[in-house]
Amino acid sequence: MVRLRAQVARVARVDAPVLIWGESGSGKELTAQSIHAQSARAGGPFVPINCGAIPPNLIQSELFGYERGAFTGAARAKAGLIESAHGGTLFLDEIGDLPKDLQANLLRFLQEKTICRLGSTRALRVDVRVIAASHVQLQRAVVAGDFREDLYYRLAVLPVAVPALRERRDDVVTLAEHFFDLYGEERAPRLTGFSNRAVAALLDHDWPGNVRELINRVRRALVMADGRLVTPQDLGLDVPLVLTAALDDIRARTERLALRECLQRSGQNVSRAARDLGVSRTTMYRLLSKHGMQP
Ligand SMILES: Nc1ncnc2c1ncn2[C@@H]1O[C@H](COP(=O)(O)OP(=O)(O)OP(=O)(O)O)[C@@H](O)[C@H]1O
Repeated sequence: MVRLRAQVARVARVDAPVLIWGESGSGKELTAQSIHAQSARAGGPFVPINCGAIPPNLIQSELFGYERGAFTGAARAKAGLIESAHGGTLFLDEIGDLPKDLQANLLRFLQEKTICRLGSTRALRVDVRVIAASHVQLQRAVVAGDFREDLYYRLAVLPVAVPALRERRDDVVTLAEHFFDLYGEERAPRLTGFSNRAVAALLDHDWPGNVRELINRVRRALVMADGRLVTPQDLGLDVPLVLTAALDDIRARTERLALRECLQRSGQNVSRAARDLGVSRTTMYRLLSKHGMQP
């Protein structure tokens, strides 16, 4: 994730197309938003389109817009999503789902920077930065003949990969605590945090749905929990078989050590120690009280 953030900062400085690859729910759209927000286009619109969610017969008019009378029912002219992203960033999610005829139209747009609304021959100049994303390896779709090779190379000027959550297990608990705080108002009144067994279950799970799955499980736990601590059952997760008291002991000992060291280094300043440990102040106080420690 540190490498990803550095990549985001770097690609934000230029205007070339970006291709983001990552599993479903891993944070592709968030990555695209960060690139936009750090770019010179930040003041312009960020227009996301899920190419897999728009019916194939509508996608042409949605993307490119249409003139009045272009087809039955087109009572008024309408700008397409590409036009509405003028001056900003167009985010094409699930680009692999784009039908082949539209792949050709998109390629033309990327080459010429102009579009023609349906029912019009007038070329409109549109200034848009394109970021595309896919949860499948597009190169394979190219080999299979489902995705145009020329479009692939146009889009993949700056490739960015978002790692799956199971490839960065160290982040799971931090993210879980973040969402615990973020959705705090949905929390059962007596709930204060995650049990050791819940933490072990979070670390043990493979997260096929990535961060989105984590959000859903934490929110479910916030509502379902009826004790003071979230249990694996509240998260809908199995208690890992390998869960031993020894592991809990090691974790507790490591936490105490880290807390003590960071407090010492920060001259007993809780905010600074929390920052050094990469946790919120709330989490810091919760950890201190869990271990019966005082700054
Ligand atoms: N590092 C993170 N910190 C906080 N929230 C995150 C992080 N990564 C992802 N999320 C959240 O997880 C959810 C899923 O992220 P996002 O929509 O960006 O994933 P995606 O890869 O685009 O998903 P899909 O493939 O289904 O379109 C969003 O609510 C997003 O805000």
